[in-house]
Amino acid sequence: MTATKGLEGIVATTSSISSIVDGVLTYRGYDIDDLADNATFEETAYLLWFGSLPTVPELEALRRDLSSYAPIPEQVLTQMKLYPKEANTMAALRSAVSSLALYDEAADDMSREANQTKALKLQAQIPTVVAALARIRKGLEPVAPKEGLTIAENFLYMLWGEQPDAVSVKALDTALVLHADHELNASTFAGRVTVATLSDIYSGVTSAIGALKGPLHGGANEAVMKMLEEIGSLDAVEPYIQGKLERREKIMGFGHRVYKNGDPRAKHLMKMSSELGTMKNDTSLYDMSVKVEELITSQKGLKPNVDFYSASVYTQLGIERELFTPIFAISRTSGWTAHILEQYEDNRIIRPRAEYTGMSDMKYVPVDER
Ligand SMILES: CC(=O)SCCNC(=O)CCNC(=O)[C@H](O)C(C)(C)COP(=O)(O)OP(=O)(O)OC[C@H]1O[C@@H](n2cnc3c(N)ncnc32)[C@H](O)[C@@H]1OP(=O)(O)O
Ligand SMILES: O=C([O-])CC(=O)C(=O)O
Repeated sequence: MTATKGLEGIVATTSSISSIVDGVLTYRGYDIDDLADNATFEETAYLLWFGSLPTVPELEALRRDLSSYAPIPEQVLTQMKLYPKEANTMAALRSAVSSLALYDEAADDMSREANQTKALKLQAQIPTVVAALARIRKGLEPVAPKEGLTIAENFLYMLWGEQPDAVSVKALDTALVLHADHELNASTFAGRVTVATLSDIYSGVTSAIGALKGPLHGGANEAVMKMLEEIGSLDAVEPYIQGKLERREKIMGFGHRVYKNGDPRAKHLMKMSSELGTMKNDTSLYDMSVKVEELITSQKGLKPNVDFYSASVYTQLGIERELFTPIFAISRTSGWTAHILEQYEDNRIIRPRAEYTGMSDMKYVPVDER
């Protein structure tokens, strides 16, 4: 038995949700470019869960359901207020999502219908949790979700405590579409592994949140912003990046396990970053990002991934860095839950093997003789 480090190139499951072939990403057969330009996040989530784009009545019913599920149990809100204010937001989100299961009587109901309802509930409640965590951290009271708003609109409304502007809502909605699913990425795999033991959907999403938190995965968007903050100005980009390369440090937001010629989502976020900068009469973050990209692409041959330009997009929307990965989680909940439902439909426990590299033929020696 020979191990393949990082399972690179290993095909671990079949799936009809999203695919990456020759650098082209599709959700249920629809090119991500088409969806990013035309679809809303709710349409995209419906597509991932049910396999086709919704009709008008189907979309209206989904929006009604998401709206009605958006409030979170008072007990979870109370717990969240007791979390340390300086706690990592993804760690807090992981705890809160785990707690949501305790207040759902159907948490262990494994019927298809109950699991689909829980998928919608998680999609509706995670934005409420993230917005509440953000406000609690700042010593502010959480704002309750408002009926009739889209996920993007409601999230910004709960975050800011006022009706968000149309430009911000549209930008966030497109970012949610772009992050919704991505084949067998690490967090989705973690979620599928968890539920393949026939554990519940909350456990699967909690596992996925834990995996997304890491800087080699979703946590990279926060790491990118930290790097841009450290660089500080356009003039400082070159010496900063050269220093990192000389020290053989990784540049966050670059490289990808599957895409070797560029991530198709990055160009959309790059364009949004440029447009937001122009609109706000301050393209400094965008200009710095472009300079970083030029240097890394020419010297390392690495292209930006989805996390690179999302950092400047969110910052220009006025969203704090600590919320970048939780926003990724808000979007990816649609993909995670679609994959979890798919796993339940045709389940087999996921249990690979390890190539043993430890000692052998050891004999027990009593403790006082060692
Ligand atoms: C939503 C997402 O999860 S997108 C990914 C987000 N993560 C990041 O942006 C973190 C930075 N990027 C990385 O760490 C990696 O590119 C990953 C984790 C995305 C992919 O990892 P792998 O598929 O294992 O790529 P691997 O590490 O084998 O990279 C191949 C080579 O490129 C180098 N490399 C890859 N990414 C980077 C980077 N961002 N900066 C510098 N060098 C890099 C590696 O060091 C390696 O070099 P070597 O062959 O000399 O050792
Ligand atoms: O697929 C991956 O390995 C990481 C990624 O880009 C994502 O999850 O969106």
